[in-house]
Amino acid sequence: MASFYNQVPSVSSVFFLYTSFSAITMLLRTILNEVVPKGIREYITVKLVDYFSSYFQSDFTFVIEQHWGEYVENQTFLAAQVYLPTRLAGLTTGKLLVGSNNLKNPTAQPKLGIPVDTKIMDEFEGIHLEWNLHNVKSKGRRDKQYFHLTCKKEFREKILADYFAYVTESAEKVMRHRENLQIFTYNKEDSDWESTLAIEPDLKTTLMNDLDAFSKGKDFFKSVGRAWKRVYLLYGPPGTGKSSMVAAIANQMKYNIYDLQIQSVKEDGELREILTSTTNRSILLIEEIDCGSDILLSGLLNFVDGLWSSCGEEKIIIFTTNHKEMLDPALLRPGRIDVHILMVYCTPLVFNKLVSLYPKIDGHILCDAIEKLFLEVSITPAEITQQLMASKDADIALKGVIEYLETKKIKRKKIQNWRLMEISKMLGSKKQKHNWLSSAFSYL
Ligand SMILES: Nc1ncnc2c1ncn2[C@@H]1O[C@H](COP(=O)(O)OP(=O)(O)OP(=O)(O)O)[C@@H](O)[C@H]1O
Repeated sequence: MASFYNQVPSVSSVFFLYTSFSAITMLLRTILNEVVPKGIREYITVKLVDYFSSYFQSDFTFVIEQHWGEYVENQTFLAAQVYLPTRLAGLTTGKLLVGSNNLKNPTAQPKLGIPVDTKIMDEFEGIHLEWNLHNVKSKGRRDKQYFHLTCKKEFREKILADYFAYVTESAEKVMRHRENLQIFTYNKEDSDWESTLAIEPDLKTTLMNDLDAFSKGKDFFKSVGRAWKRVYLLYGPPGTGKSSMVAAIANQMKYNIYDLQIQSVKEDGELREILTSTTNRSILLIEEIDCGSDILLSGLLNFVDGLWSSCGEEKIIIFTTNHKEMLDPALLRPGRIDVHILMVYCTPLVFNKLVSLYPKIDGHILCDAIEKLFLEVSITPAEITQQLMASKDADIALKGVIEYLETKKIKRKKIQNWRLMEISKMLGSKKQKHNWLSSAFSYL
């Protein structure tokens, strides 16, 4: 018993030990502060804190701030903003931001956004993930936002390597979809195409009858076992009114227009996805069809021929081109396009209609002179419209048209002369010309 008490240190020796330890610690801290630079000290501290906290924690959190550095937008943040509203099933708070900045088309699908402090659960290859959007108030400046993405620590590498790329790709897909397919709603106020479009009366009657028969043709299409669709090709030089014609058809039929930018569609699967999202009683407009890639064209044609019939009714497709001669023959194959419409340069009848639309007059003394000039110079309705809209005064506007046509005539004459000179230069001297002509004839 006595030996046990002998082994227990006395209070004074414990106190001595404590004060010595404290003194050594303080000495070491002072030496450390004096000898080791501040930057290195902070680095060591952060590493130690990181090490111990990660040792005890099982979760890992990625912080995705709105900006990368001071001003550069963080693309990962933007991708998450677009991607997360597509994960509606993972929304835990039952709230979503909805909005639109599309003044031209108020009935278009609104864009979706994630409200602040909303938790969204996601899953990637069996890994559970949790997203959270946070907001930091900033005095005098716009608030800063950042996402927290949390996963189990052991999946950190996998998320870094694959998940972020997946989020970015998914967001790009959504964005491409938004940009490739613009939707225009028909204008209820302006449903009369008389007030906007000038075309030859015969063409107008034929087209109106065709559209009328189509809209009443549900039973007919069913009885012959064909999809209730009509395909038009509008072709002709730029400015002859192809787009204006599409708008007029949409107004007449009360259909929405899906304007597909086929040049920016990257692959067949994406094209199908876009095409199947169009609604009934709509026009699918594909402008400059000669500029799309062959692969997409064949995807489009397959869709028009087959899938179209199983995904909706009463649809019109309109292709436009300035160069019909450059179209893929597959598109022109019989049975693919129902109606081919050539949009031509201004004719006297179209001109009279334009005059009644813009200066809003019924005939004018200058009209005869203008119509005669049409025999010598080709001019598009777009060019005429531009001149007519230059003044509200009919005299001034029509004189402007004459001047424009005269200038065009002179330019055309100059070009013709220049071409003739080039040809005669090519033919060379009289003797050479003789040789050239005789060899050409002997070849024939
Ligand atoms: N037939 C027309 N009737 C009334 N306005 C027309 C007509 N054709 C052209 N215009 C006027 O010219 C403008 C341009 O015409 P539009 O875009 O319809 O021609 P386009 O043939 O589609 O040209 P592009 O091939 O360059 O797309 C129209 O906004 C309209 O103001």
